[in-house]
Amino acid sequence: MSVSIEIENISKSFGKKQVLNGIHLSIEEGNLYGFIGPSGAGKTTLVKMIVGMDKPDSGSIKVLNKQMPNLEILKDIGYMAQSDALYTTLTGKENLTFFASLYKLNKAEMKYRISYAAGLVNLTDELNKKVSAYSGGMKRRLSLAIALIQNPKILILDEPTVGIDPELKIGIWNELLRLKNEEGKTIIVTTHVMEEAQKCDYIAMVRDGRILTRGTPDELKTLYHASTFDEVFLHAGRMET
Ligand SMILES: Nc1ncnc2c1ncn2[C@@H]1O[C@H](COP(=O)(O)OP(=O)(O)OP(=O)(O)O)[C@@H](O)[C@H]1O
Repeated sequence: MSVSIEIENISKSFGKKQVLNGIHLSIEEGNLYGFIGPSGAGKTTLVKMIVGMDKPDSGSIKVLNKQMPNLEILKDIGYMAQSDALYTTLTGKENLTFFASLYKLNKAEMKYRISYAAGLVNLTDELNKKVSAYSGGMKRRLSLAIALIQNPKILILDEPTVGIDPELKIGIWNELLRLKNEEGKTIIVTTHVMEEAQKCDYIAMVRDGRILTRGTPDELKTLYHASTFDEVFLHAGRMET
């Protein structure tokens, strides 16, 4: 299997605050990787750099063998940010159509992708409403649909299920697993939800801008003699300090 994302020794500071500190990580194609860690650990900063929205101070990031940031690769990455970047005066459908149009899909593909993405997040019946009338959860769902619109090879989802009801959360996770298993997508998810961590192939636990530990969910539990990821996190943190 080939490497989809290669992160080598990246560091980043904002002013005097060092937010990422020597991160190394290699993510193979077709894997689902979870970034877990407390608020402020650096997860969003890390994913923004993988997407190419920000640059590290040092180190390098390659996505599909191309040095980031790289505009060409953007069509291959579906990114769902933590805060929704939507056109609130437009309808849900108009938002989806706008983002689909950035990727030069033909008319039939565009129609199919909009209907697939809206169906996945259960927004089909709300597509003609203006986004300003959407609830917070509906806006999250629309953001997720937009991340999927161009059928990208890589999905990078920053807390995708926050504010989404439990039933739909299960549906979204089932679809993420299907996209990985059947379509070979590479997926990165940041999450605070430990049940979601268990569904990942690999987990990287992030704290203070560093990766405390990484491995498959079961490997980590065995290594740290833990029955939950909270315990893994605590034990890994104690062993570090
Ligand atoms: N543009 C910026 N300017 C200054 N500081 C920033 C900037 N972006 C992030 N930070 C700081 O970097 C640190 C890491 O933030 P980041 O959003 O990456 O954490 P996180 O792990 O994603 O947290 P959360 O789980 O709450 O989203 C925080 O202390 C944050 O205040």
